[in-house]
Amino acid sequence: MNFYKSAALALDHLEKNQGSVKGSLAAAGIKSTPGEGKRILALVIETLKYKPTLLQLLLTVPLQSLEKPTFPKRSPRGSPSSQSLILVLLHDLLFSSKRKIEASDLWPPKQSIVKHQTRLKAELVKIQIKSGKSRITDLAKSSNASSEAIRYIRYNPNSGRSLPNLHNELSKLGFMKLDKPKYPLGEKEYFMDEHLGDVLLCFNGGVDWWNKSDWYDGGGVILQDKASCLPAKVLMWGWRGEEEGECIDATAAPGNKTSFVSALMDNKGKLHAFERSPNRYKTLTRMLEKAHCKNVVAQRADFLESDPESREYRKVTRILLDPSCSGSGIVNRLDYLLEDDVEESDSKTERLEKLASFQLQMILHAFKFQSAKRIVYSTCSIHPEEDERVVLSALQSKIAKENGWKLAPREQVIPTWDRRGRKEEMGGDEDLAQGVIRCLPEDRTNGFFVSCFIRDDPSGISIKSQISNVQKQKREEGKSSKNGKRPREEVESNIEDVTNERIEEEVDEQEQEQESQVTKEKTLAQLERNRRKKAAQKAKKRKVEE
Ligand SMILES: C[S@@+](CC[C@H](N)C(=O)[O-])C[C@H]1O[C@@H](n2cnc3c(N)ncnc32)[C@H](O)[C@@H]1O
Repeated sequence: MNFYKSAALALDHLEKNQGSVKGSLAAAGIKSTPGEGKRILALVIETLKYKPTLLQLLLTVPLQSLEKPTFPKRSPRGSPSSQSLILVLLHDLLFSSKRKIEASDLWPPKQSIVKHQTRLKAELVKIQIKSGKSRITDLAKSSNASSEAIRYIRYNPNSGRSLPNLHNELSKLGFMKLDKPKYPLGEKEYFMDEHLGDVLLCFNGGVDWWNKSDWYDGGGVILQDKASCLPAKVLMWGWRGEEEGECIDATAAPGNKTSFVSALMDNKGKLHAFERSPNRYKTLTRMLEKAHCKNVVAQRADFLESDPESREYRKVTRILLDPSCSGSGIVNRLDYLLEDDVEESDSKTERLEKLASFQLQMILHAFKFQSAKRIVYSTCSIHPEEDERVVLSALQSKIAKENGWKLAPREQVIPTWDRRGRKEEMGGDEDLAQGVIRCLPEDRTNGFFVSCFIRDDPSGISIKSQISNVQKQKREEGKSSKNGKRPREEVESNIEDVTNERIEEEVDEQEQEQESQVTKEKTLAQLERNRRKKAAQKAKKRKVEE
């Protein structure tokens, strides 16, 4: 197939299904040699970068209606849409290094476009001047920078400043608060986000008022993408306050989600934050200080090495897991997507497999925390290998079944968010797919994935594993009683829930049974010894008599 048609088909597929560019090529059934494959991928990525400008250009030079016979409204089956074909051809004519369409001059689509090239180039210059760009290549941008892009700012109540004061400050700066969303937003307009309306402010992508404001320097506002705010919101759904327990952020740096969870906890109680990397740990502590987080206990440590049965985490009821991922959802990293996609497919698959296996390991570790009843798993990846498939594997694990973990229903996971998981990646289960969230650039966010595991009551833990927990606790207690550090009374006062008490009783019974068994065995041994002694005495007496 013609190189441009293949790229246009991949664009169509991307538009419809999202996912990776390479995946779209494969899904669109495009067969190519390795070299040609790379060329097609590069063209698709480059076209995506210039797409907002190209669409703007097509408003003034409507090629599709000017050249109807070549670019019909409905394309024949198996052919790309006219719009995608026009976009890839325009890209090469206007932005490629050779500034030309590399196809035969007799090919009708090329002829239909080249015939308008003078007008196209003149209109492009106008767009360039209007947008104040010095070079034509500066028109390439991430979708984040498009005129419809939104800059999200999260209000941070931990700072001690109030939201009404922030609105006042913005009003002084000439901003007008709108009652409902508007796209594109004017430079002096903003509105409160429809899903995170109590904290998230939405501005035009081009503004930067915070640069000159102590609201930013003083930690009163935090720059955070909307998608990245969702995991904390889902985690803290229905939080009843300190009485409910403590939380963990297992993979905390740089700390945006940590500081949001901290704020949702009213900066009270305890939030344990783990970060494995020494450098990122430093960033985390700086960030937490700036965000005035007083309830976070940060540690430079590997979450996988934490002991889920330790007393330190006994009160942890909610855990946030936002582990390292491929980052394929970060929209202002289209180049990254290109690099990622031109990797040899084997190494990419291998990399995703490794990431997915690490991600699964993190979830399974979190499942072991005794009092945990809500675990949020999120990634900034759009690959199902790191998203739905990891969630499904976690649900099918032995530990999930033993410990009663299931997926939270849609009602608990921002139900008003429309884009849900992919059913085909969730074993065809619609309810499971509805339980998770996907975010895409069309939603004016980064690509993102959020899921939430729950269990009604940790007493759902299998009796066997609870018995082993209590036995372990008793062994610890025995050890520390000897060194006088943790008397039995202290341990007992910490056994809070009824189930634990029941299990403890069960363990006591077992131990008593074992003890009485020992006593019984002791008695039998004594009887046996006595019997043998008497028999020996009798034998000796008989010998003497003989
Ligand atoms: C995607 S980032 C987390 C971003 C963070 N949640 C935020 O919103 O600011 C993943 C972080 O987890 C850390 N990490 C990865 N594996 C870890 C582990 N086993 N224990 C603790 N931290 C880990 C990485 O060093 C990285 O800083």
